[in-house]
Parts: sequence; structure tokens; C-alpha cells
Amino acid sequence: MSSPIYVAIDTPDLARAEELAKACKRHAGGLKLGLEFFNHNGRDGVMRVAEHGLPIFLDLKLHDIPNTVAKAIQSLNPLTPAIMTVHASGGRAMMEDAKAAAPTGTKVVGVTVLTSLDGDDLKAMGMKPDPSAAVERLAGQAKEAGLDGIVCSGQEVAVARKSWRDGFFVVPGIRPKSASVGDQKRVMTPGDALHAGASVLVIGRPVTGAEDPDMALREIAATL
Ligand SMILES: O=c1ccn([C@@H]2O[C@H](COP(=O)(O)O)[C@@H](O)[C@H]2O)c(=O)[nH]1
Repeated sequence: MSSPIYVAIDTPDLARAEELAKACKRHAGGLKLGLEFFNHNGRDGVMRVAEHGLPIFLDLKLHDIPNTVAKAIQSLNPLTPAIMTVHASGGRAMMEDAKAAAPTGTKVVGVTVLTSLDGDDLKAMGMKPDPSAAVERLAGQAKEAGLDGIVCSGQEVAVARKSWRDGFFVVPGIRPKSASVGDQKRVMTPGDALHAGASVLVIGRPVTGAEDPDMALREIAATL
């Protein structure tokens, strides 16, 4: 069975991204490329990394009016990422149009509450200080809009999966026990997140910052 781990290759440097793709390709289930990479390297850069053979998660977290998001997705053609993201807070119509615009076979998932935010951050934004309630609400909207799943932290995935049994749950904010948390606030260990119901674990710095990323991946895999 292929690994549930997608390695977040957060760099604008194409050569470094390819080096990481090569290093991770034996023990990762996929590679995640985000805005930092895409803004610098565009579709051609994504194709270069995809040539290393792993499924690509294109994490652009689109958030705009429905027409603009749909056109942005169509403009990715000919890319056919395995997974891509929009913000669930963009609303139901935006999510419906995003799914309709995506290539067949690409899973479109809605980012609920960023894992770098906690209850105090939500309160400061004028929201209820309860990430779990916000995730549940946004997950419901994503499901109704026809998305394939959501992005949430490991702390909410069990509750979200209860009302979306066949949903696809992407979980970042993953930290092996000894790893530094950095800017993440809602974190969980890889084993606990998988046990709670994650479909995919997104792991960046604990792998890419290691001297030997392949060894770091294997050590994490051994805890699953
Ligand atoms: O809520 C979210 C959504 C996306 N991410 C992305 O996942 C990785 C996490 O990287 P680490 O180095 O393991 O912290 C990163 O690319 C984020 O953009 C997230 O962390 N939280």
C-alpha cells in the first residue's frame, strides 16, 4: 500500500524541489507544492517535479469569487494534480464552481481553519473561539458543494469524519514527538492523526529540514 504521507516541498528553488523529490520518492505517497513554488516556477515547474513519478498535491488555496476561482483552475490546464485546494470559507457557490472546473480525477478539497490558528486567533477575527465547530460547519458546506473532502488539523478529523464517512481528509500540522512546532498551533503526531481518520498526512519541515529526508520519512513511517 502506498504511503499516506505527502511531503510539502516548500521552496521557490526548482533545483532544490527536484532534489527533495528524488530523495523522497521511495517512501512518500506524494508531493505537495504550494504558492511559494508555483509563483516562482509556474506550470512548467510543477510538470518538472511531477516527472519524478509521485502524485502531486497543488496547494494554491484559491479564495475569490466563483467565476475567478473557476477560471484560475481552468488556467492550470494541462496540469492534472491528484489533489488541489480552495478555501471552504469562499462559500458554497465558489466550491461548486471550483469542483466543476477541475480536471476529472483531481480531488478538490476545502481548507477549513488553517492549522496555524487557534481559538484566540479566531476570537481576534470576530469568530467563535472554537476551531472544531468552525471545521464542522465548513466541512458540511464543502460536502454539500460536492467537494471531495477538506483540510483540517488532526484535532478535528475524527469529528469531521463522523458526518462524512467517505470524505477525503487532508491533515497538515503533523509533528513527530520530538519535532519543533514552529508556526503551527493545532498539531498532532502522524500516528494519532492517521488513527483519528486522516486520509493523507502533509509533512513539510520535519522531513525537508532533516539532513537525510528519506531517513526522516522512514522513521515517521515506522510510527504509523
Ligand atoms: O491548514 C493548513 C493548510 C495547509 N498547510 C500547509 O501544509 C504544509 C505544512 O508544512 P510543515 O512544514 O509540516 O508545517 C505547508 O506547506 C502549509 O502551507 C498547513 O500547514 N496548514
